[in-house]
Amino acid sequence: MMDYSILNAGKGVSGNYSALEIIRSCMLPLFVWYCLILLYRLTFHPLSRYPGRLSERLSDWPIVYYCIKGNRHIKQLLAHEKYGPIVRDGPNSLSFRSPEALKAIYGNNAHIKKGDWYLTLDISAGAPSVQMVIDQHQHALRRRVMSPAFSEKALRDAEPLINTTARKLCERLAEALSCTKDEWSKGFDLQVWIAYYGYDFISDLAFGRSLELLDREEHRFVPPTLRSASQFLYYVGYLPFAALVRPLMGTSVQDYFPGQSARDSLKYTDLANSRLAERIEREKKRKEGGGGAERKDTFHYLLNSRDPVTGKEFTVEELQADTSLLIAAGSDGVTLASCALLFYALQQPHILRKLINEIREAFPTVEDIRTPKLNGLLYLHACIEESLRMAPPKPGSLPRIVLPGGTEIDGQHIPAGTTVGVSHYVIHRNADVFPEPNMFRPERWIVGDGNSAEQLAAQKRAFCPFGIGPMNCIGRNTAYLAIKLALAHLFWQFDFRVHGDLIGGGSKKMEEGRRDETEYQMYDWIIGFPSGPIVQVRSRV
Ligand code: HEM
Repeated sequence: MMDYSILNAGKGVSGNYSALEIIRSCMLPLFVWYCLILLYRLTFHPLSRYPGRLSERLSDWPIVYYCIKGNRHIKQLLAHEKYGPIVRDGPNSLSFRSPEALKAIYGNNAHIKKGDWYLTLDISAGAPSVQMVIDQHQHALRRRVMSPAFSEKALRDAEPLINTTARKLCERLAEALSCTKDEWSKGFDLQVWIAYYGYDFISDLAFGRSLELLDREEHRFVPPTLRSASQFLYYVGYLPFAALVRPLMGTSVQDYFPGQSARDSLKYTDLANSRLAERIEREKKRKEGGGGAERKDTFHYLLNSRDPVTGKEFTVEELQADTSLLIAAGSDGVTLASCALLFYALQQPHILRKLINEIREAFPTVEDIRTPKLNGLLYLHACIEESLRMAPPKPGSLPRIVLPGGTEIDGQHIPAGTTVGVSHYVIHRNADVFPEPNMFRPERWIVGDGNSAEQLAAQKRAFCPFGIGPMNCIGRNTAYLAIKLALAHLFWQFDFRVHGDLIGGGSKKMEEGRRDETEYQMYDWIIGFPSGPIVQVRSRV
């Protein structure tokens, strides 16, 4: 029989009332208080005049749900289509979609700071990564120390390393599929293989040794692990009680968070930290005279970076956080951009043919594939821009908070403390800027053919796959180089065709916003994770 003694314990203290009755009598005022908050959010709240879904105007929970499901970008697009240019997508949050708003929120003089959501990213690393630094001044200092690792010189040093990995991608693919000349291979998921390339090239740069996904099957747990870690970190940061959860993250308590994704997040950080420790050890040995020649990877630059003003270097914890960030930030974006391009080009054979011809004509032999010629391929560049427009690797909004005094966005005074953002996926589908936004048309990035220089300039103002302003992507040039090298090698070596149905697009059975079979589907877990296309290749050499 149940023991009610605990529940009745309060009786002695409060005379005639049991603990259950006390709890009940507290619940009622709490309930009334909560109802008043909801009423306030709909009536006297400063954002009450902005339209949006009722559930989002009332509560922060819908966004958590979207982040778990990976459809936040879809929900944001549908909301803008229904409610117009400014949407209230949380009790205290507004979403915008104009180029002017993009500049006002993320540009150099924006009167904003990063949202608290960032405090949860890379939390297990022992120090904040550059992306987690919220204070604008502190962020600028950190970025200054980091910038030599992303200079033109560093990029030139990185090119041979990335090029080697891009060649290896083709070699391993040919081996795994037993590719022969003039015969089509069996079907395979291109996304899986390009992800191996993405992780290998970026870990090679960050740790001086690749994670060897192209070489060894036993390391191939990394992409799904990071995917699930990313999913976890995305929604945890938006929990209304995130501030209470944060101190527990990165500790063994995380093992008890529900779902595999919390454990995966820890597993990934451990792996990154152990690779980094190896790299530091090797660097130490090299300096003591026992190692080989100096290797000019990103880590080399990070380790030797000093702030030009203060002389500050990175601490080991900061290096851990930043290298961990590099792997996550660099690999999946490159994978997504490359796969989206293939997905769209395979649906329009004239685009595929033009791209392949450009690459094969530019590079008579495989050894010729390198910059500066690679950067001169206009059609390849236009296809990449269009792929980044249609499938921006960070599709949802990056949250920013308006600073004291408020700010002006899209002609509206937005009060201090409001969370504001522009979803890359939504602005890239703004038909006022990009006519026929759902069409993959690389030509829109080339002046001529009915496309004026003014139009191109207007598009560029709304184009933001790497973010804009002082907190944008520091690895942008590395990303373009890695995408170009991968595609140039793949198209130089192989012919491509779709295997069976075009996998990776929407379907009539999916939720609203995902029913277009010709649109490459992403799951927004900080980075958009896709699957497919399933293709066949034929070696031409
Ligand atoms: C197509 C590929 C990529 C895309 C679309 C992309 C996009 C972005 C975006 C939108 C941000 C800003 C995030 C925010 O404010 O929350 C960012 C930050 C960052 N990205 Fe990338 N990225 C890509 C590849 C890379 C690569 C290859 C690297 C490294 C080599 C890299 C390193 C970083 C770093 C370190 C940050 C943080 C910068 C800071 O906070 O100051 N990214 N990226």
